[in-house]
Amino acid sequence: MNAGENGTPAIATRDLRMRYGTVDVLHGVDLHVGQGEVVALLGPNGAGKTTTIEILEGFRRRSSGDVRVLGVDPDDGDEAWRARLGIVLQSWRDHGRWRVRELLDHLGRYYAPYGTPQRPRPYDTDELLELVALSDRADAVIATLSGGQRRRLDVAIGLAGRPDVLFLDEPTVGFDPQARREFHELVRRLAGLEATSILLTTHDLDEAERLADRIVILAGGRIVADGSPAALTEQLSGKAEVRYSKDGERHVDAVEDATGHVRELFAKYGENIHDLEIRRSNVEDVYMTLVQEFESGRRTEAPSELAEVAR
Ligand SMILES: Nc1ncnc2c1ncn2[C@@H]1O[C@H](COP(=O)(O)OP(=O)(O)OP(=O)(O)O)[C@@H](O)[C@H]1O
Repeated sequence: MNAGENGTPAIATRDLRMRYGTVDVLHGVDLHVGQGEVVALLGPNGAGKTTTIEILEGFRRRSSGDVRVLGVDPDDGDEAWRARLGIVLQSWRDHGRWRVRELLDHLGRYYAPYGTPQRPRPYDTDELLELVALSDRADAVIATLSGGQRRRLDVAIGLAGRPDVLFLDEPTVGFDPQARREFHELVRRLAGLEATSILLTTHDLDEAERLADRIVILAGGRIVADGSPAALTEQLSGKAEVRYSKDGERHVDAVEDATGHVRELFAKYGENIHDLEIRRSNVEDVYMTLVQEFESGRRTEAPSELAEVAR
């Protein structure tokens, strides 16, 4: 069965739990990635992002819950299933003496038996090199590539089998701004061109906003927010902080309508208002607050406005 082509979600987990020894790391994660969707998994260090991805890739056995990737339980995934996944790890430093084209040709051969008329495998090496902008480095020895080129090769390696699902673990760490922008374009192109479903982890909120159709925030072993960047931004950055001094005292008011509030302040206190500042909280501020609250145990459930976004 070619699950990705008949409406089955690329990734679906229900009540996914993971316990290392006596420590619960995932407390019931319901994650859904549709075909051709780009989803960014965000969360602080130790939130369980890599654990989740490793379970989905079939590298780690979960403690409990239901998991399907391309309709298959990763614990039972065979070679044919594995050939439909692309994996880009945090850093891969092998094969330094190989040449770029040589390595991609070599890895591609593994996928050949798993091609279908709709999805020929492997990717044609020249096309792949062009896609990741490495055509002019095709004959270079891998050890001589720059950091950004090396990372693009990592992505090409993940794509060699023309995967239905691509996992990217912190793909742009160490990129300069230009390389980062090019990489974002590449990911968007892939999702559009090849209907590849992409699950990526990142610590960079800006990157998640730019790249993802949906952002999923993991904290305290649970999904605490799940929605499109636009929906999250709208829900999370509604309030503004109005800061001012009055009679020598500093005030900070969190309000929805900053302009109206300032108008009222001046109407009431006139020239007694000094040092006025208005600051609209952005997604990053709210993300930080949310994560800190979960980590300190002050909050155990997603706030209602985020639960709504998740729907
Ligand atoms: N093999 C293991 N044995 C015991 N504990 C583990 C193991 N692997 C991970 N952990 C713990 O599980 C928790 C989640 O780790 P994980 O690597 O999944 O988080 P992460 O969100 O990917 O973090 P980072 O952003 O730092 O990569 C951490 O507390 C980590 O110490």
